[in-house]
Amino acid sequence: MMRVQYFIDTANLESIKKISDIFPIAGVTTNPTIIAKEKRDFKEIINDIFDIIGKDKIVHAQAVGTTAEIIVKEVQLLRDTFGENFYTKIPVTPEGIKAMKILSKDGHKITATGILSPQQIIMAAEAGAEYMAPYINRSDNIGENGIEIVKDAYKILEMTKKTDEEKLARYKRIFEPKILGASFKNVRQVHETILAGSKSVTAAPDVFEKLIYHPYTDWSMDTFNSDWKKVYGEKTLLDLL
Ligand SMILES: O=C[C@H](O)COP(=O)(O)O
Repeated sequence: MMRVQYFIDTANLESIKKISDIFPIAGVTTNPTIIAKEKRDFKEIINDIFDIIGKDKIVHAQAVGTTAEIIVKEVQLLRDTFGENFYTKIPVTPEGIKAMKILSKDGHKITATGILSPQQIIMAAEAGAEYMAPYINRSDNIGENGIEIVKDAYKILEMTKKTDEEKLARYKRIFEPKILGASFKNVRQVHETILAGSKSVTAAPDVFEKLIYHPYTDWSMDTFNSDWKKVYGEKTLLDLL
């Protein structure tokens, strides 16, 4: 059964510790800006993230080459360095799509990034990307509609589903292509993106922590706690059962 995968969009170790301790995360996503903010060795950052979240979780980081030739070499090196649960983000530029097409024939794990249109999602999926990351807020910011990108692309992905045999023949492995909603500034964008068909989302720590926030939840728990204390003091059920 498919579940919603929540990723944290940061390379800040304190934030990753805090959020992964509480929430059922699928992993961490980064981009070159996020990595550069840490001003530390790239390999150490990725290893530190895996140490915190566990090697069974996923980490995404971006290739920085601008030609297919360099991107292909970066991805091969990244897989050798970080193993099976590392996904390389590759931009949906012509050189990026070319690199995806070459790499997916060899079973590489790819996340297409920099997406601002439905066709970029479909093309990346055909080229063998497993995750496709549309930038919802960046789209909304220029008067377009990030959620519509997800809706349209999801519909086409559903229409063009491949059998396991076709996937094995084309990509050397079986996986479900997933829209990875990214670039969020508020909870509504995250929610609508999932509703539109995105089976995975990545949110920066500030938005991530707000996903379950509601003032009436806090108010309700405060009321329960104070009513309980009036009768039972500091006792918990551990003292009463
Ligand atoms: O890698 C993509 C990021 O999720 C973009 O997010 P941002 O628009 O908040 O920088």
